[in-house]
Amino acid sequence: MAALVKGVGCAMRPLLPVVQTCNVNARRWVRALRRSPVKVVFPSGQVVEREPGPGKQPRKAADVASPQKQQQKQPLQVPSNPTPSTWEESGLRYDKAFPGDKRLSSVMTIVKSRPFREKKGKILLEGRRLIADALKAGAVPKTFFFSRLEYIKELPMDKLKGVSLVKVKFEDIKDWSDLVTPQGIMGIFAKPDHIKMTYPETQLHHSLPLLLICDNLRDPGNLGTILRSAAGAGCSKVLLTKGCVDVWEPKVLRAGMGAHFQVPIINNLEWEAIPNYLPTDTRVYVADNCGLYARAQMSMSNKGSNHSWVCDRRFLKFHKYEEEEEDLETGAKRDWLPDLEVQSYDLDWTEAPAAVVIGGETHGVSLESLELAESTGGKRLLIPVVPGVDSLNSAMAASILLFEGKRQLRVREEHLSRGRSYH
Ligand SMILES: C[S@@+](CC[C@H](N)C(=O)[O-])C[C@H]1O[C@@H](n2cnc3c(N)ncnc32)[C@H](O)[C@@H]1O
Repeated sequence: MAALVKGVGCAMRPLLPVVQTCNVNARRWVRALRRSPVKVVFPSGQVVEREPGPGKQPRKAADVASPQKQQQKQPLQVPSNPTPSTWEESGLRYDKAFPGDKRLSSVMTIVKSRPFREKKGKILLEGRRLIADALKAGAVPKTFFFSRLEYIKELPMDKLKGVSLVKVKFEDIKDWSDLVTPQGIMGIFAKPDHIKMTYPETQLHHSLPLLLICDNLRDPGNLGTILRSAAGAGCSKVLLTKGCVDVWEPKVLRAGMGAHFQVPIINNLEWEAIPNYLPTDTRVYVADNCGLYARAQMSMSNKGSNHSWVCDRRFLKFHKYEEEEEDLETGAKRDWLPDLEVQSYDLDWTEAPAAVVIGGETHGVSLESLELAESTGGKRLLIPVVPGVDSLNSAMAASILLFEGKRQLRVREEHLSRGRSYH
């Protein structure tokens, strides 16, 4: 049935704006019109006829739009056959961006969004050093945008085969850059897979039985700083729980200063999957400021010189849930909060492979981390601070603990080698 409609609702100028701005009834009208063969008479007297379609129809507004509008909607004029330039010695070809070329801006817009990175499996790396490190580790480049050919010439030639090379103006790179001093080169890479990566020999040589688990870390600067410390301390692996900021986010990359290609990082893990990534016999230790209510107890057995620490359960953040939960039969309060011993960070905790959990900036450590620590025989690690000082920044706490772990392992190694030389 053909419908003849005269000036529906908001004057029915182009169909799409009507859908966006009219009231619900008018929108229903428009949807109905889209489903039936329709002839629309506009107040101007113009008549538009079209065939019915399945639900949403491609917009017919161009039929009625002014010639100026039509011109604005024209797709970007890309030269039909841009002549690629050749870098003589290598035979590699590259394109020069033409005026109005949107290749850089369109790639940048999408590559800077986490959903895109996850969907397309592509990431953006910026700067000569980071790109060189990534290539060395086996990351796969797809496109390079560069402002000077020399920057491309610095890269290993064998890694450039099949990579699309686009020379752009330095100003364009600067506009999209995340660096304080843009370096004139950006690369789109396939999202690296830690299993296929080759980490530097020196890093592997100094790798320790020490892992880091980041629990819901949201701040990109903190995560990058933590990764840099983890690489510096010689961590063998970094695990990130779901809920952490994306490890390939440009700000994390910037703060990480290359750590992404020095230490294996496994992203986006559910807590149940974490044990699969830990070496056997790993003990999980949770870095915990104990809600600021850790109390030192003097140990009489050691002439009062030794402190041991206890968390006052009343002040632990999960305690309120514990209070609420009663056993239906006995009416007694359920004691389900893992009763983890607290240990000062400078006492030995590296006798077995150790994994340290660092909590997020806002909520601190999760219940799951405490449960994993309890099941593996781990403890809470406390860095005592002066009363009245709030918790430490997560990146600071992580660095202190990782380098303390490294110190403990070195001291143990020295003891062992001294013991071996006596025999
Ligand atoms: C900024 S704090 C979290 C603050 C959060 N509002 C809380 O009270 O748990 C971030 C993380 O750093 C670590 N951290 C901070 N201060 C610490 C301390 N004094 N001892 C051990 N770990 C600490 C913990 O893992 C903590 O979850």
